[in-house]
Amino acid sequence: SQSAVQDDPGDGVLAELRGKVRHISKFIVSAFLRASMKHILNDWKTSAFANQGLLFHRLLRPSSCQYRECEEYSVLHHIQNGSYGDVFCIRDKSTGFQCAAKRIPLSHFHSGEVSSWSALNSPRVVELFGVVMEGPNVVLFMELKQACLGQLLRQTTCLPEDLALHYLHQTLEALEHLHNRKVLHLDVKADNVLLSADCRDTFLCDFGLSETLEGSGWSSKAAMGAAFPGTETHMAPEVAGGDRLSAKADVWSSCCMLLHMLNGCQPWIRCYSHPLCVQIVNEPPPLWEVPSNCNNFTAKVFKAGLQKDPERRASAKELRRKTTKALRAVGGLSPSSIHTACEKLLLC
Ligand SMILES: Oc1ccc(F)cc1Nc1nc(-c2ccncc2)cs1
Repeated sequence: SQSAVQDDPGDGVLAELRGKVRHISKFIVSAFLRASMKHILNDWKTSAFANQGLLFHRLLRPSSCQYRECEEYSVLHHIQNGSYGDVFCIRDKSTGFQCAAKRIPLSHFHSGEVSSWSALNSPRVVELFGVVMEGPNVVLFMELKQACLGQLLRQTTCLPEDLALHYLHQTLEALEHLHNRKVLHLDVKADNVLLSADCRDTFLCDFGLSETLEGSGWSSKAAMGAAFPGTETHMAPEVAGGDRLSAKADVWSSCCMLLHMLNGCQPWIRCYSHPLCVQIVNEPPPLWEVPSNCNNFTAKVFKAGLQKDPERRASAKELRRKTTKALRAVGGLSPSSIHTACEKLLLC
């Protein structure tokens, strides 16, 4: 068992075995979740006050098949609002283990959040620890991170170009992982990019609006235009216009996040008022928002990622390669940029 492997200080063989066991068990859980999520949800809808669920972190300990607030876990503090639900820091009462939890009213929960997320296994995507039905809510548990990029941007005016490109590069790695598995995030923004304690690594989270692509590469659902619940300032023209969605929608949003990091404010709002979707559909791409002093290779990233026609827009993989060149052109990530970020977040 994993604990036996862990007790033994272990040579390479045991450590490798543990990694393989973990990978296989994640695959099994993911397959089980995808196959059974709809059945579990239907069952939950009929038994609204059951406390069914799945926990797959060994430090989240149910007692007599129950995992409830105030009983098996306690809420420590509110973190922020996620998509469709508030996010809290919680502590397991029997192990003391802390993680993040998002409570979603069943009426707002869609199984795509769990089935998309459970299919992922990337160091750039935050890990899902479980999903539990609690009264009229669904509670999702995930690893706790020290802060999120949105918080950093609220604490400072804007980010240095090298740090902004570094965070974009890691976000594009996460999007490549998702898109290779036919998963669209559809809410890429600074509030959904979490940071490690040293501010060097990022983790994509919040799959509340995610969708899984059909074989054609297009989403089965057309975007709902202004009714689409994503973040309007980061909405791709095809999303704002209610057209078919593809992975390229996430690429547009990632460039809006780069504008947010470099300008310290979200795109469009300095020139237009809500609803922005009309402007996003009819106006040229917001290249006028690109800082005039940014590197020429960074300008190339924006030009490739903010193409209004999704067919002409770069893929996550192509944009990541352009971002690598831009990062190199600005001299790479400087340690002082990381340190300043940590100071702003009081993490060091
Ligand atoms: O979709 C979820 C499912 C389960 C969760 F526990 C959280 C989220 N969503 C978010 N979590 C955060 C966050 C988490 C931890 N630290 C800082 C921010 C920001 S949005």
